[in-house]
Amino acid sequence: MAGRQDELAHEQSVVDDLYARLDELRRRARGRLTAVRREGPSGSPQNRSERDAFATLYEDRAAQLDAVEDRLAFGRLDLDDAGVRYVGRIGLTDDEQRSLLTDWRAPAAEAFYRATALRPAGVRRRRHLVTTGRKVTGLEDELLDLSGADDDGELDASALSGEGALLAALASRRTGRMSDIVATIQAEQDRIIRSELAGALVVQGGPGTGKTAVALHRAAYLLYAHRRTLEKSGVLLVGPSRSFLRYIDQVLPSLGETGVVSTTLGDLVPGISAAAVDDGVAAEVKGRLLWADVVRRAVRARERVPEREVRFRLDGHSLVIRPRDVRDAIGRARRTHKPHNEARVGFVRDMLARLVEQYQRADGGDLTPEDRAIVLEDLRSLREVRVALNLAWFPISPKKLVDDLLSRPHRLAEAAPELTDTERAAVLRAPWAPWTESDVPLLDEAAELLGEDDAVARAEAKAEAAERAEALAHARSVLASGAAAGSMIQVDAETLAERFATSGPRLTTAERAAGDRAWTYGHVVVDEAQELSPMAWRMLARRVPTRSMTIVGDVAQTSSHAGARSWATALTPVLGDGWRLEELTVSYRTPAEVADAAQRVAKAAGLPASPLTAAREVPGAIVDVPVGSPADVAAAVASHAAALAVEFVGPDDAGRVAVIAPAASVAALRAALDAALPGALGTAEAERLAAQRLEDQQVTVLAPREVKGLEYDAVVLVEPAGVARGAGGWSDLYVAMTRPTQRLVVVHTEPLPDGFSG
Ligand SMILES: Nc1ncnc2c1ncn2[C@@H]1O[C@H](COP(=O)(O)OP(=O)(O)OP(=O)(O)O)[C@@H](O)[C@H]1O
Repeated sequence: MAGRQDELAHEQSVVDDLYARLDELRRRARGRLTAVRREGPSGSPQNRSERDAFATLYEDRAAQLDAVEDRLAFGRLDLDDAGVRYVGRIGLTDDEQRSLLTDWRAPAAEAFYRATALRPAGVRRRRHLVTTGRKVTGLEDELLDLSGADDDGELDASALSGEGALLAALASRRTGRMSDIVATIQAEQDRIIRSELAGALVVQGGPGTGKTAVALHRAAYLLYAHRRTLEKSGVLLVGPSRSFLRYIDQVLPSLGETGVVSTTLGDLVPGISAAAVDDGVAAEVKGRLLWADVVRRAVRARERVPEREVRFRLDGHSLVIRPRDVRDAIGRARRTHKPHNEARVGFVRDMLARLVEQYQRADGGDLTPEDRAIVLEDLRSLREVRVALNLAWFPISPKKLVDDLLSRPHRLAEAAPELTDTERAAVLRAPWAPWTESDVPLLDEAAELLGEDDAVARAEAKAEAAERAEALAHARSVLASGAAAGSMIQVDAETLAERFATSGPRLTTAERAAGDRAWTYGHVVVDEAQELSPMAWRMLARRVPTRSMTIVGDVAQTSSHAGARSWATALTPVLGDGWRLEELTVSYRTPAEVADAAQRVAKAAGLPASPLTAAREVPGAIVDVPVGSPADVAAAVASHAAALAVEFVGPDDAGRVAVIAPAASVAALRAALDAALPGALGTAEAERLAAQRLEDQQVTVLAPREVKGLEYDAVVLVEPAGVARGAGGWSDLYVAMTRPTQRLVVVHTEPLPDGFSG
């Protein structure tokens, strides 16, 4: 016992030293930041821009050091050569550059996650440090010598590493926010996290196998291991919904990484925010790859040879826009292979040149260059010419093009002849209806083919000119005041203005990337990737020309009609055979009883479910509540959910309970539960819960589609057969069943689906 106390005391002193070092580094980063800020906004533009750069650097460093407070150090490796290595959230060295703490992502930390008794990788003992705040509260040792062998001398290669720490993490109350798993990453997960950057890595795994956790830790790992490449190009993370992004948004900062752009598909294209979803048929039809052709044809339809000549007069001369000339000019403009709006500039120039020639012939002689310019301008501003050229080559924005395509039956029929009447009817919508998620890949396709709308470009050019004029005025005043003395004295106002204009606010890579539709990232991470349509894959692939991607999902959980049931079918059209598949098979979330029931239901329904073994048993994890009549369901749900709230929900914001029910009954169940909570929890606690924002609710009622990717301590699942009949079918039931970490209470009037009860 004393030995253990001594060990604890020793580790405490090591951990104390590490925190002391962290505090010291924080003090230094703050000190530098204050010093830079104290210098204020004066000085040459060069100095100012340098100072901004340093301020950003120190701010980032201070934020990073603040973020790693919790469980700064969590592991220790005792090596065969008697060396000792501590593993933690970041790397720390002393002033002589001696290593105090090894970053979990460094090669030297790999053995902490991978070493086994079979392959000890030079490690004698692996120790997990359990800490609460800055206090070491427990130690867990694994000896990686043959003591891991059982009576037959066999080694259990599938054993969990740091089992105590892992099980404690899995059983802890949920907070509505995902936390990092850096202290307890398992070997099968670590291999995926550290897999090479190149190519597309697909991680298939059943519910709760840590796909999201692995994807996020992989992003942090790649940013560490390939910082030079990825810092400039950025990493994009695509999640299924805004609430999901909120659920995971603390993980990367806690790993010291803040530079990842995270977005939903609906928000991926700057200037468009699509939260609405299409019904199943419309989503499926809009997701087909043939829209690449459809959108191309819709763009082509805006380049048209007129049927008749257009005659008009200028300065008494009769001039004519001939279909033949238009056809020629269209052909030439197309051969430039520029996007529609950009190629239009060449088309217009070509047509005007032809008209000037006509004018010249009619005028009976050569025009001076000045006269030519005047005639050109007159032609350009003539209404008949403008209308005729616009009809022949219409400048159009992506939004207008797609809106016209989806709201005008004749345009859709013309551009999408391969769709049936029923399919076209399914995607037709009212003009300027809100954008849906499945519209976004069409808009992106259109933006790609249209290029800049020159009206937009003009507005931007105007704004730029104004900015430049302002910068010039400022530069003149700087020169006049003599502030640009010394090294700047040779500089004229123009050059100085250029520097002011370009040194503006220093945007991070992530900020620049997020605002630029055409940005190409160094790596893209996609979660719940099984939901993506072929068009959505096309849109994402465009953003990562190297095809370096991490794609995580479960083809048994697909609820979108446009989504994938097989990775090969979904990915081959965009990635060819340039992707590799890894599988995760241990469910860390659900108790064994729940995982087994979900597996049986999925198999009976014919879903392509991956094998799933649960990491832990929780006795009595499934509670069956059959109810006699539908009229009694709401009362049964309310009383069970209220009892679970009493058991699991704490006033400290820990503990989450969800009722998951067919979409149509959500509102009524919410009302029943609201009425039951004060009786169960007391008025004050019920009021505290009622005041919580929707996304922070500790006790919540949701439809299956809203819980994808999320988890709760306890779930009341209402009418499983009804959930399976809903829009997302059996996949939705599979998802709903696998949300709880502790208890699944099933309230039903209909018989339970096949496989449910073994
Ligand atoms: N190695 C680990 N250590 C501690 N917790 C873990 C570990 N791996 C996974 N978990 C936990 O298991 C739970 C499920 O993980 P995650 O949400 O990443 O699974 P998933 O495969 O994405 O699930 P779903 O298919 O439902 O989206 C989370 O609470 C996660 O923190």
